[in-house]
Amino acid sequence: MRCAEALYTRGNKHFRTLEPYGITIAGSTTVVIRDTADLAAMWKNTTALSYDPFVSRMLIAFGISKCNVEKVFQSDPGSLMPKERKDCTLLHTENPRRKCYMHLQSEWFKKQLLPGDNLVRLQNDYLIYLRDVMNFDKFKSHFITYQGSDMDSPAVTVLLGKLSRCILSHCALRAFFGEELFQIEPDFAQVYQKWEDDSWKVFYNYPYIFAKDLHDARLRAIEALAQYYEIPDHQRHPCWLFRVMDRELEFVGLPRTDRAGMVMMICWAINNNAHYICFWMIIHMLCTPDILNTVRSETDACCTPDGSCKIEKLLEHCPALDGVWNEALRLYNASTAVRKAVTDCFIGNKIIHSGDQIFGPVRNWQLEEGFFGECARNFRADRWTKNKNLTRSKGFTPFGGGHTYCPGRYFAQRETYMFIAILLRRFELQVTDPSGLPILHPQVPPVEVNLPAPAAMRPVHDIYITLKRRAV
Ligand code: HEM
Repeated sequence: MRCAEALYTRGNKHFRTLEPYGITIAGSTTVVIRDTADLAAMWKNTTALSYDPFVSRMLIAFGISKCNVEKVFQSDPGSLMPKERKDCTLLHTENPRRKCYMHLQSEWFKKQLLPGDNLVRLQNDYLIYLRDVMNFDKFKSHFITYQGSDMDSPAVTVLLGKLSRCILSHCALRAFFGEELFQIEPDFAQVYQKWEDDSWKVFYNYPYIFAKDLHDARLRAIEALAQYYEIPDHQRHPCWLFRVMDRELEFVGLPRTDRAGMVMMICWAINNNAHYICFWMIIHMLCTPDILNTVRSETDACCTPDGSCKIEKLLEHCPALDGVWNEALRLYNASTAVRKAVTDCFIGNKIIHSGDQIFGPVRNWQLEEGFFGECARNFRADRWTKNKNLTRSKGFTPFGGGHTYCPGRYFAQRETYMFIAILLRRFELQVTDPSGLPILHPQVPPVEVNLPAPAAMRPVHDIYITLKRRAV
């Protein structure tokens, strides 16, 4: 069962039409969707098909007690509070439809992450941290494997995946929380990453004895977050969302570690995917110099003499970069749209019974020639420049859809583009061995299909690259 990809491939071969099919394991049925029209129907039916049971399971995996999970799904939570508290909480003052905490939180995601002032603040903060950290003297020793000794032409050899992950999380976590989180737990990013490495176990509810590292890292990260929220308000600098979440969860009645667990779950969404997508984008460029050169000339034109870059220009004037981004999102994404039937309903002609789970694995359509043209399983960034309408294809759903459509997609694109622009501007990159010896015909590593991925997929192994300061 761990290799869902193999299961879907077998199912797809066995059932030759695009009708949904069911798999029954230990008495519970999972219906697998293959047709994008059925996917759209699933997203649309928000009354019979619910996302909440999946979220509840995740919350329990983050250590939130069952009774507190019930509290965050309690509708109209403001009505249970005394008047003096009611008047201070968004759960009452800005909740005309009397939603439960969790559903209101989804609206706050959008307020923080969709284009607007809150997103601009976040991306500008991210860029400040990025400009500072993209220097040899700021690179952390744990991802450097070799340091050249030539003072005139300094060089470092690093693991590409580790570099992308460390830089992105360094900047994103600081943009979302401010520096204060790292004063409490200087290794917060590494502790989180240790948890993330094993986070696929979360889907199977591994108990402590079988996933000690996972649970220990979770408890340590949550304790750091709980301590962070104990710093007086004016001395810490969370983004708008994280300030509101902690305050409103306190109104709902959640204790400090459960509030911190809820925030950690969002840290997962923030961090887990973009660094893998950066890895795939960069390694494909390094293995195809033509693409690298085209992208670099686009991104260089968006960089400024003071070592920064213009975000809006990157988003609007870099078609080759867009192609690499879209192609990586398409090929290296194993996200699954999930819902659970709370009443009987239909998808197409198929009856879905209350209690059934519905799974829509995006690789069922993102690798289809019918949507993406020939060689749909191969990386061809130019398919996006040749067909400008491809991003609107029904088969392209890397960020999900419906009411759970990823609100972080704008931030993800911005952080990736800024990272790649500054990396290419400041450094010459080459695939090498661990001691910096060039590899003449580097190959893109295979993608890991044997571990479940919440969205972006990891490579089977990392790649060494050597960075030299670029003369510009
Ligand atoms: C390349 C990077 C990313 C990919 C591929 C990705 C993909 C996804 C997918 C597939 C979903 C589930 C949608 C569904 O079930 O319908 C999702 C949800 C979500 N994502 Fe992302 N995501 C990325 C980056 C981010 C970032 C950077 C953030 C935050 C800054 C973020 C925040 C969220 C949140 C909060 C949700 C839950 C939405 C809800 O339940 O209302 N994501 N993402």
